[in-house]
Amino acid sequence: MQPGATGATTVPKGPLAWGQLNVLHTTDTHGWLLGHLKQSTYSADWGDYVSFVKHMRQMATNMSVDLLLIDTGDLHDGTGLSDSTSPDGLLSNPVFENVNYDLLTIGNHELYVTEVAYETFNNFSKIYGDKYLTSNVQIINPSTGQFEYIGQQYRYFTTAHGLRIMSFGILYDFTGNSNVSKIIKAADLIQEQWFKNAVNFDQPIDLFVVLGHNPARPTNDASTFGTIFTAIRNARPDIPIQIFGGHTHVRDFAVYDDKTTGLESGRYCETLGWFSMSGFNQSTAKNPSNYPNPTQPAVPVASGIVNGSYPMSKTPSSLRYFRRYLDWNRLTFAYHSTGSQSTTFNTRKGDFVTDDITAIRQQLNLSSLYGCAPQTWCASCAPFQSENNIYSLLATALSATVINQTRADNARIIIINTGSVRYDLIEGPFTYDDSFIVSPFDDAFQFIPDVPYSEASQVLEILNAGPYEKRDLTTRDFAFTPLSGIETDICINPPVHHNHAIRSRSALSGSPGVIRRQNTGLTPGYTTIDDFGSDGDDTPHSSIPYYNQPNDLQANASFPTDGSDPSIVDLIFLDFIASDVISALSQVGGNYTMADVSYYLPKTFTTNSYLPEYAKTAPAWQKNVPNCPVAAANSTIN
Ligand SMILES: O=c1ccn([C@@H]2O[C@H](COP(=O)(O)O)[C@@H](O)[C@H]2O)c(=O)[nH]1
Repeated sequence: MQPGATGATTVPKGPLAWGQLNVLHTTDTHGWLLGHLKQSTYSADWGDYVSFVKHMRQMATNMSVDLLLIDTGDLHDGTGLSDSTSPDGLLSNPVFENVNYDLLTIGNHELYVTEVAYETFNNFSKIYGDKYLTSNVQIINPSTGQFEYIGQQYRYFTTAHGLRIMSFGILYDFTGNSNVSKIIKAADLIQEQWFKNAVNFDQPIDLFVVLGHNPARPTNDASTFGTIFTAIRNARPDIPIQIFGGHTHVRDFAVYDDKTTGLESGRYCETLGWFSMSGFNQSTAKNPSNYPNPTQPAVPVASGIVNGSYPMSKTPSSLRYFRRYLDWNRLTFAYHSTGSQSTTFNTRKGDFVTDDITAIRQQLNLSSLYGCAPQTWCASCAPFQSENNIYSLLATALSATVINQTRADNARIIIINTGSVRYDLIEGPFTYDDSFIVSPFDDAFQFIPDVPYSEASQVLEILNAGPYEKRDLTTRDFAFTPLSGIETDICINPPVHHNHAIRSRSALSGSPGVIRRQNTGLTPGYTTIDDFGSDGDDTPHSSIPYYNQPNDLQANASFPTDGSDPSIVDLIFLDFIASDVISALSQVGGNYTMADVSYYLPKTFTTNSYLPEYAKTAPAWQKNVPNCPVAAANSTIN
């Protein structure tokens, strides 16, 4: 755990079931290798995970069963550890690489920026070699000018205990990549001869493992797992297929047929997925004694998810499954391995990784303080632009800081995509690191000058009504109707309770949408419902309110003081959404092209800049700096 973090106090509900095949699954870590310094539930760091992995591997060996480690991508865009370097991941990827994964695959966040894509190709993919699977992702090799796979197309291997596995790594049909890479659509991939050959491999296959930065639930609009599953199932009617997904940042487990399930293990080092299965005939692996075994069959008809639209395996299944979503903290890790967090838990390598993260954080000056946030603002636990919703704060901050002094008196509209905001802002020290945690991207502010207000004022509504950009955390984007009919909780737990925080929260309690403890004795956190029911969360929690947020947020500034409308405005927007804004304008008669667009502020002023700028000047953020709680307040950025 990193200095300043606080350990969790709620123990898991019971032991994990081990099977013949067991998997630890991470996804969408987005740079959170330091753990969540302000949230005890997720306070383990990557060093703690390294120690945990060592113990779990030893337990698997002792039981003569297989344990695989799988990651499904998106290593950047979430914290200062990954995003304050150039390129992203320069120092955080080597930290990640301390875990010897068996299978990994690429995420869309490895492909937005050319330099990051090449860092992944030149370094990360080489570290993991034949375990890094990018079955449908290629990049131009600068030395040949030709496209080649970033990793391997497939991996066929035999586990320590005799399971013969054919594996693929498949990114969803992502289109926002920079022009050096190419994503082969799933529908095209399944027609490629190499893929057909691999599916019909001439060696025995006990299990297909299909991992992907790709929603595990096949009914999600973005998921291409249904296409891949159908292709494999049609060719191999009886071989089990196991899917590991990501991208939508949810805990989820979907049943495809009686020999196929898909696990998705959340995001941001909040969740560690555990999966086990038994019932393979061929494997020499035992069913572990002294541990509960997986007992649940995959029953697709009952789930209502597949609805007969996918092929089914032909013979009855003897397979049994188990899944759990573990909270990312040392108490959880120790509970499931050594039984104690005392000296037996930390391994030498784990300690080394923890110290390495601390050193990198110091080197990058991540705990430098901008201001003291007077309250917590959350991204989805409160209605849009309500008192405790982060977009209320951001609208104020945008108006106050996005100012080109030569045009300061011109009325302006500033539009950002809410997807540029990645996490809640927690009361207390607001550091350089926190600025990346809230908004890590290098997207900068462009504008079109002197747009008639009659046109500019309609852009927000058009953007929010249309399918322009995907926000990252709405059930609409997941195209997923929770089985209960109630939206599953995908919010975070409240921050660590320092005395200061407790005082402030009790003052807020009773306000609508504010995170507050329910009278259940449970701490707030994930309450997941998936195809196996509601027993997947390893530590039971009370749920946190969840509110959908629109695609985009608008702030206004320098409008006429008499309340009248301006006749023209500077229309300012992030370069990430420039083409969307232009096409929205065209719908209301605004005839603009990219030639009309220029940078409103220097390109170095990004989504990552405006909140720090605000924090450094807002009186409410500066007045408490001397007494701002938590040890992080050790220096000040000017
Ligand atoms: O430069 C960027 C890149 C991405 N975004 C936002 O992030 C989501 C994608 O994030 P996932 O974790 O893959 O869901 C994208 O839709 C944008 O909303 C951005 O703002 N700027």
